[in-house]
Amino acid sequence: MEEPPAPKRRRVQRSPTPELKLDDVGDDYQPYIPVSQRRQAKLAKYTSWGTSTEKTAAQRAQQEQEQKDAGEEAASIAEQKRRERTLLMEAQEVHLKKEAEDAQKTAEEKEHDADEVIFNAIKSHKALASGKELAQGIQYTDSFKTSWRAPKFVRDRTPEENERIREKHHILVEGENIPPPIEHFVDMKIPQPIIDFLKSNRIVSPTPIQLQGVPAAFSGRDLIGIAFTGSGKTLAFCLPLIMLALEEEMKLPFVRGEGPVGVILCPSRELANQTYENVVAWTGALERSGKYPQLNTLLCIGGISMNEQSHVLSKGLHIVVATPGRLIDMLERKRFTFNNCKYLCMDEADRMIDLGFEDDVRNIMSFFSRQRQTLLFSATMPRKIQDFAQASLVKPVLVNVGRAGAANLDVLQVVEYTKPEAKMVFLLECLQKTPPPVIVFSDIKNEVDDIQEYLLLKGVEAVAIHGSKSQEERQYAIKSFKSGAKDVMVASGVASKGLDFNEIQHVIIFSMPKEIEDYVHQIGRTGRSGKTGIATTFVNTNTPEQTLLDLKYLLIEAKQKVPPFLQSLEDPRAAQGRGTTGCSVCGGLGHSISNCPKLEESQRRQMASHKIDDGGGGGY
Ligand SMILES: Nc1ncnc2c1ncn2[C@@H]1O[C@H](COP(=O)(O)OP(=O)(O)OP(=O)(O)O)[C@@H](O)[C@H]1O
Repeated sequence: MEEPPAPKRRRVQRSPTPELKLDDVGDDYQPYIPVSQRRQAKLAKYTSWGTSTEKTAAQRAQQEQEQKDAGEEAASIAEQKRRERTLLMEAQEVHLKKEAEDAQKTAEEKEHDADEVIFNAIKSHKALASGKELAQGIQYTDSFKTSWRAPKFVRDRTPEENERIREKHHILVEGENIPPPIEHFVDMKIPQPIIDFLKSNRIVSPTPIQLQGVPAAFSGRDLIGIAFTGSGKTLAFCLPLIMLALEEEMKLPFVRGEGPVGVILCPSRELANQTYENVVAWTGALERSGKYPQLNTLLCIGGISMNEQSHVLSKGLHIVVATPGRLIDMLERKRFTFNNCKYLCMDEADRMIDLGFEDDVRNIMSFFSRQRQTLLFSATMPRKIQDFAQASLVKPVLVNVGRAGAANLDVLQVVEYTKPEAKMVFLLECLQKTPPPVIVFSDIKNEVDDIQEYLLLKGVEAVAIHGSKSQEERQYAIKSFKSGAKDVMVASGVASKGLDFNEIQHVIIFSMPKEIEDYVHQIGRTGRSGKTGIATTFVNTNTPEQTLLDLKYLLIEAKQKVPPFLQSLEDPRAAQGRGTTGCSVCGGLGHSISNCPKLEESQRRQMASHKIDDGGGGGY
């Protein structure tokens, strides 16, 4: 017969306090007897023997003792209660006081408090240095040394004269011993073949960012360069590297396995490719002159086979233009090293060191074995990033042309209220405003495809580019648009930063991006290199009010027409009598840091991934 199953035992929740085990008790253990019981026992003992007088005296003494004990006990309870009350009350009082103070605070002060919290969080970011430098506390105190010197007549200028030149070109500078501005390429001691080549491309005199940025970079200074879209930043950071590479090569020619001298980091493959083409054109001009040696440049981006460039790697390498992901990969696989690399430039630097991308940059820095000259360039560089970057560089020079994040004044900005269902038809109408080429932007990939399809149906020669397209498709789109074979390029943000297309007449923003910086970059594809252009932007009730406010202030700042629906948009900060200074995280003028859309987005991105997407996503 089967035995009946043992009754199920219910699990007993054990008390977290350890039980006293018998083994723990020593031989001299005496059970605890409460004081009152002991006193009763004593009294019984006294009263069981002795005379009646003695008994009475003992009883009286006992009563007195009891009264005394009771009094003491009451006093002790009262004291304890008082202490408890005091602590509780103190806590309550502090809380109430804070509440009262908070109630008295103006909205501006509250906002300031919120800013403070965010700033402290940002400040806790590690400096922009390699892990080794951070771990060993290595800090460079002197700027990088170069042999370049400004011509004597420039060195002889007084600080006031230099300041007058800067004022004339609306250049603002910050930093110690700022090198003088130079208004002519020849006076910068640039090799003649490059000057001739620039001239053949209608680049005759330096733009403001170039006339101050190039001498600062030639002097070896770490640099933060901020200037509006299309103002020639690329030349400002490529020329110093070309000069450095040229000097090194002329001193002692590079052989296989040596180099690079410097690296230019870009946030998207397309931008890296464009910068690479510029560098190759400028170094090619040197070589073709027959007076200067060949300089080798490597394009190091995702989506292409590096074997195609094995011929570059088989020689000495001078310059690398890269996106972070592929660069890290190549360095990790030791295809080349940064042992002699002295120059690191980040284009669209605010994006590169923005929250979430910092780790990649720091990783890249860890491959440098010595001090480097670091340069950061962008059209948008919010104060937050500027401060962070400045703290990480060595005696940096900050060159600012116009407000960071301001729109290019050569762009006529038109904002149209367009219902979602009317956008496609209105787009066709807008395309009639100017002759091609035109770029149409939308941050929504499906929408990019839909617009292209619609335009093709209507007989418009359109190509499309976004992060989900293959590298070949992206390259084809850029190439055919650049060559003029296609009239319209429909693009997501991937084409908005840094890409320089010839003579874009018109940019149409089909869907207004949430972050105003993206808008500034998108409209900046036109109105480049001193030419004028038009940007038409569609907004409607789907556009967040905060974005509309940012847009409104940007239009006012650029002295553009503000349409009535934007005019009537009220700023809650202005209604409260508060200032409308820009957000230090994104530079938007229509909101403060505590409700910055970029901060939300950055935090979301940071949580989602720590790796820059150098794969299909196109960089950002
Ligand atoms: N000194 C100059 N004079 C005239 N044109 C110039 C000069 N320097 C550069 N350019 C031209 O201006 C255009 C824009 O230059 P570039 O792409 O470097 O702008 P950018 O400031 O980097 O813009 P973005 O912020 O959009 O990246 C290019 O076609 C370039 O050839």
